[in-house]
Amino acid sequence: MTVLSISGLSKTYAGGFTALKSVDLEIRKGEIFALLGPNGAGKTTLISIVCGIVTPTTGTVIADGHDIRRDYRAARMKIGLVPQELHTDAFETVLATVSLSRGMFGRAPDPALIERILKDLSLWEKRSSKIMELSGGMKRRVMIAKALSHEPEILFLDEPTAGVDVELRRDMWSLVRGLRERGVTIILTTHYIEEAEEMADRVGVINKGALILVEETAVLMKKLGRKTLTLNLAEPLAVLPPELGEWNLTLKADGNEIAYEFDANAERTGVPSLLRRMSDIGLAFKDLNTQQSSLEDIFVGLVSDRQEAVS
Ligand SMILES: Nc1ncnc2c1ncn2[C@@H]1O[C@H](COP(=O)(O)OP(=O)(O)OP(=O)(O)O)[C@@H](O)[C@H]1O
Repeated sequence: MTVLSISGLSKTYAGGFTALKSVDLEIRKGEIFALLGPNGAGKTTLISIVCGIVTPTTGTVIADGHDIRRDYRAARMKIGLVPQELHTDAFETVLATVSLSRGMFGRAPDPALIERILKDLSLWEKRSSKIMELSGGMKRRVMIAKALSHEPEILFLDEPTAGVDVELRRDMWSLVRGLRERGVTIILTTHYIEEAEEMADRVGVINKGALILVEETAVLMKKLGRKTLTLNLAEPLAVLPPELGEWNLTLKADGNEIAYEFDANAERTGVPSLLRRMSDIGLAFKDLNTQQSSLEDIFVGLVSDRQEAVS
């Protein structure tokens, strides 16, 4: 079942810049959807339109049966937004901030619900602290608590883990999963393919205002499974030994590193055999690491695949 339906959505800002280009997207009830894209791709613009902060130039958005423009209040009530930055009164307490947020959506007070939300977010002990006395991570938790206070059906998280520590990132992920179990639909934006892979049921890739692909995460990861293995050699090489010819390696860092690009999802990656052959010919290394393709590489890959498909 579709819970959020976006069609033909475009935005040209007053200065003439087009940040969104005719985006169509259907979000299924109860899924975690990751919107993946580099800086300036249009992720925040898309979220801001759905949340009624920015007016679209063309297109419609239906949230749980309500048109966000014609039926704004009803639509907005269904949506929770965790923005990138906290906009709230620094002198107010945590409890008051979150309770007030619920009231702003016209919902009756529900102290038991607010208590549960604050406890789930490990904020209950801090309920009487002023916002300005909190750490950055706790302020982020307050933003989530605010967004959950009016019991939204659809929750937007705009880069929830940008700049947060490992512990908060883990907490955030388990919180998101818990919300999904309660039937909340979650749409998060991220720059990180790893985050999308870990969290999302489906991924949408947005670039330069256009939604270039929407795919089940597992299917996308299969397509994007290229990794690079880098080996730091014990002694620099002038040229690659002919015995390693079959791996199509590159010599980097003045001969101090060997790089090998491979498909991480392939049955045979070629990595164990490469390491064995290196050992056989007495080529020693000090260290090694593997790297996932960067988002930039992925975009280049996707765009060229699409061009190939067209031609
Ligand atoms: N109010 C505005 N007026 C003019 N241009 C804007 C406005 N807001 C955003 N833009 C431009 O629209 C483009 C998309 O911005 P947006 O914030 O939606 O990107 P984003 O994908 O969320 O990026 P980030 O990952 O950096 O948050 C950018 O080039 C931005 O400069």
